[in-house]
Amino acid sequence: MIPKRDAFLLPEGQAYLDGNSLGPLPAAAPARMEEVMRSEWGEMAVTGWNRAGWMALPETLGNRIAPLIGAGPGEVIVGETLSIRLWQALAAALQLTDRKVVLTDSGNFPSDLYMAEGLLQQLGQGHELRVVAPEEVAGALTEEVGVLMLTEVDYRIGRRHDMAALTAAAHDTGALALWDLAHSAGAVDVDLRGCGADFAVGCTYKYLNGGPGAPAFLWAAPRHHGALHNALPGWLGHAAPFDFELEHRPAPGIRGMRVGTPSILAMAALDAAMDAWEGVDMAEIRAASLRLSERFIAGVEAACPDLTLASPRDPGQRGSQVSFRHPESYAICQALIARGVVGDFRAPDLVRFGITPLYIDEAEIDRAIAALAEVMQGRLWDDSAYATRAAVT
Ligand SMILES: Cc1ncc(COP(=O)(O)O)c(C=O)c1O
Ligand SMILES: Nc1c(O)cccc1C(=O)C[C@H](N)C(=O)O
Repeated sequence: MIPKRDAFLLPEGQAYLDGNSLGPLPAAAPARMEEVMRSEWGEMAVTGWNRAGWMALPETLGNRIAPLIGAGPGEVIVGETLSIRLWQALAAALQLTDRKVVLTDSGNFPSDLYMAEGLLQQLGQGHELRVVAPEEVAGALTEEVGVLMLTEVDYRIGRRHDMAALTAAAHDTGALALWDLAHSAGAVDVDLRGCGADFAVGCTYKYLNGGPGAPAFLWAAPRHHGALHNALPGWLGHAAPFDFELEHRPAPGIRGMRVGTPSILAMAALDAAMDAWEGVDMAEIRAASLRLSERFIAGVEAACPDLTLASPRDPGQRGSQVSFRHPESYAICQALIARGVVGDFRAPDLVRFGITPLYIDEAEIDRAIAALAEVMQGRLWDDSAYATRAAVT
């Protein structure tokens, strides 16, 4: 096991297999938050912007995330939400092409489609968002496509696109490649530079464990830094925000993609979360994730013939989650939670499990298999207490 389990305060008595939705609490976070609140906000108040280095946090945190996604220093900026970052990255990419088609797939997270559609409408220049089946992406890369916009790992079934091959195929037809790494950062061995990608965005509340609503990140390939277009040019993306000029003059490089005031308390929690990633090799995480996932799939399939594997069977085509299908998935998920095994449900019929080797090992995997076997073999989902859907699933 990767010896980082002690870096987390895991929910008592649970096998937590939902880090693909919300990572657990890093052990260092409460004290860090307390310190930032009392010693920085409390003692320094407004002078904290200078004395505590608050204003630089979007860059310093970006530099901490960079090695986990194959990016270099000065290439990643943290802040805002993922939906906002996607809007910015897509707008920046569209500024670099005259083509009007944005190609994406139907496995993408809906917010990405909504944001892209909203941006294209706003531009009012006859753009089109073209949505194809995930298997059809490569074949749909025609010369009309200006930007290929994909989420690398599908949030429902964990299907993983081949980022290197699709980026190369996009470039071959003259398109740019924008990747959403929400289910990749901290989950799989992403190599943005090696793939030659153009833009990437991601969230930090899943595998990076930054906390609920933790800020997002945006990466742009250094070759685009000279001409980065910020469609949301707030004052902190200005070259000299405290000159309060009336015209926006972008800050150089990735700093020019900043928008507004960074959320310092959220960033303090994320900074504590990033401590747990110190010295971690993503290749090791990936190897452990595949080992645990294979064990889980084999165990569940042997014990629960009524569950159908929804994730790709080929480990190379899977991210770091495993999903199964069953018409009663919601109730199954609730019955599991009642037994201390936390996964989640995605409509209409999926039960999902995040495999996060930073803090889970074989013991949790085996416990989850045993709990699923108990629920499935005993038809425990039939208990009406498990049937009512909560607002947030
Ligand atoms: C792939 C993907 N993109 C975008 C989002 C939306 O992110 P946010 O709510 O942080 O804007 C999510 C998750 O919520 C996601 O999984
Ligand atoms: N972002 C979320 C939220 O604010 C509440 C509940 C769940 C989420 C999620 O992260 C959903 C997630 N993107 C998914 O993979 O389904």
